Amino acid sequence: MKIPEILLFEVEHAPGNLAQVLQLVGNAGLTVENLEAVARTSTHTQWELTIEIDETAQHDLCERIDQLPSARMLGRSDRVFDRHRGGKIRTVSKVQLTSQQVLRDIYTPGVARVCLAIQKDPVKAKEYTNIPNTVAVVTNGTAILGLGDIGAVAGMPVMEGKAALFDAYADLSGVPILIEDKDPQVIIDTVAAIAPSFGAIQLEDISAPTCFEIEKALIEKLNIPVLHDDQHGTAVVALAALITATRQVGRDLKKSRVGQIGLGAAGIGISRLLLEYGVEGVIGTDLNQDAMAQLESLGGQRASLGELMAQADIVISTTGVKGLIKPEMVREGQVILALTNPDPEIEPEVALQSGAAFAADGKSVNNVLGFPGLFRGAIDAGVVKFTDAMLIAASECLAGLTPSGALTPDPLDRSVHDAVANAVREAAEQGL
Ligand SMILES: NC(=O)c1ccc[n+]([C@@H]2O[C@H](COP(=O)([O-])OP(=O)(O)OC[C@H]3O[C@@H](n4cnc5c(N)ncnc54)[C@H](O)[C@@H]3O)[C@@H](O)[C@H]2O)c1
Ligand SMILES: O=C(O)C[C@H](O)C(=O)O
Ligand SMILES: [Mg+2]
Repeated sequence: MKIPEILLFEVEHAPGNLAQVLQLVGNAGLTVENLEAVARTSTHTQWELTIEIDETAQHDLCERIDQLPSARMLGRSDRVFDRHRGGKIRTVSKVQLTSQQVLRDIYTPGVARVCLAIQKDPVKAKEYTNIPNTVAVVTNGTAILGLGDIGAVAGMPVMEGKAALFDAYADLSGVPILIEDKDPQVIIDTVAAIAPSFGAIQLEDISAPTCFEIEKALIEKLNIPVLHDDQHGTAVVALAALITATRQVGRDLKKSRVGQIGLGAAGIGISRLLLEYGVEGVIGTDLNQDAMAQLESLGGQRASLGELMAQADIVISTTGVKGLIKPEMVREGQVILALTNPDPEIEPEVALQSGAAFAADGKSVNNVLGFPGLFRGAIDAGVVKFTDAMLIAASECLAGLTPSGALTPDPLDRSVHDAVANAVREAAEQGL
């Protein structure tokens, strides 16, 4: 993984002084990602220089800059950590507290009348609170990205990230809920107890097999939509990418042989949706025999890693194991989705060089394209459950919006999320 490191230094005004610093960067074999003047005095300019370095690489650039007669280092930092300092989200008021009157209306005494109105008619909570637009992002930290069981608090940066995306792409308030417990019953009971605060529940980064039990129990127990993002959000985007890839190479997805490496939450979520969509040949492998039995119970078949790589037209990996797929394992013309984050089972460039027709990693085929619109659509439709038809509608919508040559649309394009939300709402309203 590359780290964006920011170097802050000042350079005396004189032609060539900044060039000397840039020469040092070049000599160190590093590339400049960004260079910005952040302050200027009569004698000096302060520069913020961003370089990309390998996670494990060392450099003595700062010492070298300091040794230049015309430059002085002022600081260095990691841009990613800078963006997380203080957290990424907060709750903000929609109301401007501009007078005593506003204070009395939105707080005591006015608020009491609204409380009593809701007590009398609980449906009014939908109208007079933000509950319908608030989504719990629940984790117990057992499968944080591909980092494994690192605990719920360590997973908070991911949960805050999901909440930031809910805000940006679906106008929903995501509230991280960290439960430091692996007992599925504790999670079920905790979420059920706090569910009245929310319009929907997103389960996140909870490992298999407990994620299946937790999701099933909460769907049965609650009258709001519950969705395990790693299963179904991922499945929606993976299916979209496969619809696109097979269309572009003129192959029939339903007749293709799909091989899945890793049958945990994401893997099983993907197999389930592919089989539901009508893909006939899903084969899968996992270190865990129970996971393979679960694939068989859905209608797939087990295979060894070697068999899978030899037979599959499409390979999807969700193992959490960086570099698991070796270049020599890739067959000519295969479509490879190596979805493990933060580092994939095979880098897409390497897979393409090894003969793959299409290759993508978990940054581009990512559930960010699915979950905001899925939740917005379900909430807007007022349904209490996600159906496969809603998931498939989201996949088809994403595939329809994908520009030619790409596997997925641009996640930064808000209109993509709005379109997914509409497609999901329509499918829900048709009772599909
Ligand atoms: N791109 C995305 O949008 C997206 C979404 C969800 C998950 N993921 C990634 O998928 C990975 C798995 O997440 P999860 O929630 O399914 O975790 P999980 O713990 O539920 O499942 C991982 C599965 O991989 C299996 N596995 C591990 N090593 C293996 C190997 N060498 N060969 C075969 N199987 C192996 C495990 O036995 C387990 O069944 C993570 O790295 C995560 O980042 C990506
Ligand atoms: O968080 C992501 O980037 C995608 C996914 O939910 C994951 O667990 O990897
Ligand atoms: Mg996740």
